[in-house]
Amino acid sequence: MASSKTTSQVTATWKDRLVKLQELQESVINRPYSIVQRLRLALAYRSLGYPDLALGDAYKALLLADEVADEGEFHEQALRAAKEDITSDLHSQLASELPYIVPGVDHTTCTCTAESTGSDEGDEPMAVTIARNCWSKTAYAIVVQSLIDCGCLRSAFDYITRALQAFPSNRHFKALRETILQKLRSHFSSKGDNFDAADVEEYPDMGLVRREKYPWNNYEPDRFSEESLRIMNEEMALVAPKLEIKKTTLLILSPDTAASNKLPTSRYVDQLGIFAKEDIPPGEVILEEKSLLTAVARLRDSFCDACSIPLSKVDGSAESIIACDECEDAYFCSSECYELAQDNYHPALCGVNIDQKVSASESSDFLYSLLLIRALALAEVQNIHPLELKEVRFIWGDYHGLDLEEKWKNNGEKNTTDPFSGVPQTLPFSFKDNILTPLNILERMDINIYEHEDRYDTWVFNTLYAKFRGTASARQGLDRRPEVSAVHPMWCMGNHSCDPNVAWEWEGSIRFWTREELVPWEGRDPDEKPGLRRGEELRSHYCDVSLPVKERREWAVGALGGDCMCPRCVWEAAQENT
Ligand SMILES: C[S@@+](CC[C@H](N)C(=O)[O-])C[C@H]1O[C@@H](n2cnc3c(N)ncnc32)[C@H](O)[C@@H]1O
Repeated sequence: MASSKTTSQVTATWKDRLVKLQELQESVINRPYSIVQRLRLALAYRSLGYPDLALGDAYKALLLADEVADEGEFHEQALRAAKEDITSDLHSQLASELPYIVPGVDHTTCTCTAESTGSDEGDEPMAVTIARNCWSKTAYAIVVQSLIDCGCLRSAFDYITRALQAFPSNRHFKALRETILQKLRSHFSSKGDNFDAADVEEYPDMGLVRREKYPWNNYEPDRFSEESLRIMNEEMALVAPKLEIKKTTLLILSPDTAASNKLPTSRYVDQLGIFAKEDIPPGEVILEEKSLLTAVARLRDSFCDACSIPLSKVDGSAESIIACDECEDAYFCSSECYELAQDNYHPALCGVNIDQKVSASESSDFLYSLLLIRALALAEVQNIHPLELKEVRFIWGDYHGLDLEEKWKNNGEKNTTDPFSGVPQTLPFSFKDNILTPLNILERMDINIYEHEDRYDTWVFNTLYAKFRGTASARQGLDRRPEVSAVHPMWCMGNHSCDPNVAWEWEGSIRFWTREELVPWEGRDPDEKPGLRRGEELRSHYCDVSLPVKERREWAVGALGGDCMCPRCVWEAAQENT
């Protein structure tokens, strides 16, 4: 069996690899229980610089290998697919692809020269043996390597411990364990802490992965097309009749833009913004939007499950509040919210237990997870793809926007060992949030995680997170821990300025009104008046505009992708430097 890379594997172009990847994606959709095809798909993801996506399929392959070996819910389907795999040449194809992508793991040490015995009864024990001894070893190798690559060291440590329990003398697994321990040691020593005294719970488990419109993502619309703008503006007219969404040009911000405090001349990007269709006087409410894409992290019975308004603020409180009579676990502020929930998402989550115990440091990531779960439920009840939801479809994902064919570096070639193939990583990723939790919840929602790959795959979860991280608003509880979050698809089209011309409030619905008075700052044009003129862009605000410039920039940097360069920030920062 070949244990060194073949020339064609190393030199395959980005396009060749993408074609192969898409064939394998298709094949997995058609044969969802085939462990071999999932492992091959995981390898194809790795070969294009997506260890995070490889992890999702290798993890499912690991689950399926257990299904073949033990009597689980999907034992029969997994066993049938395993028998088909050993009677085809797929198993040997996997064997030839493996050493190139995951060095150190090959099939030469396995008893897995898979050849059909010619009888169904004879093939069955062989399929079980191969699933247990070979495929699960391969799956562990890809899972652990990908966890290391994605910076999920706590999970990598957990899975290498399991791998060594199953394959105690495997030299590659022993070497991987050493790599993980070394990384952990340097992580703790860089913070001046002692690794040996650290608890496993303190091991880092969150990293960054590529944030992009995946080349196979056919759900992302051209947001600037006439058709897209027409659909968005039909929605906008329902919540804000005097406003419209239009293309605008924005500075590309980065965390170092503020260092010179000069506006860069060439770094602009087309985006969307909200504009006035007519003159609007100061003090007028101009947008009122309610969203079902909401999340409540704690004290769920204190908030409306649908719009997330605190139930204590509902008029006539106790009488208006309705509980779901099936699960008695979801409360609604009104019959309108109750019906919207039942029609759009609640049946998928009714009675599904979602663990609410998270540490303070995890609470904002947990809110994003809850938004993801709500999006999955909305998609399931409405029977559409999650990326087609009206709350999600057009919103900004803050993708890197690079030409992949140009940017991608072959990670098989000398001196290019970056698992992400040289493409920048800006999307926070954890095994728990991006893979385990969504798959667990889907299973509790009675959704078959193997057969619904087209809707519920890791790349879909990553895309949803990319969109939520750029647009969701969150509110803190009294202890300053994030408590409630929501994505309002129209409101989130508003761009930021520290000199906003609108104010907003979020209590169930989100409301924008034109400011009665503009924020006072000395450098402003004295002729500028509050209110909006026809054609003028609405300037929202993502941070507390009463703070000094340095703190405003710190607050808004996450939402803006860089330091704010609005005229007020530039002027005030210049004053501070003189
Ligand atoms: C919530 S979205 C706003 C709508 C977005 N422009 C769109 O096309 O959908 C936030 C993103 O808009 C961009 N943005 C908002 N305000 C900006 C500003 N003042 N300067 C530059 N970029 C801004 C940033 O890229 C940010 O990540």
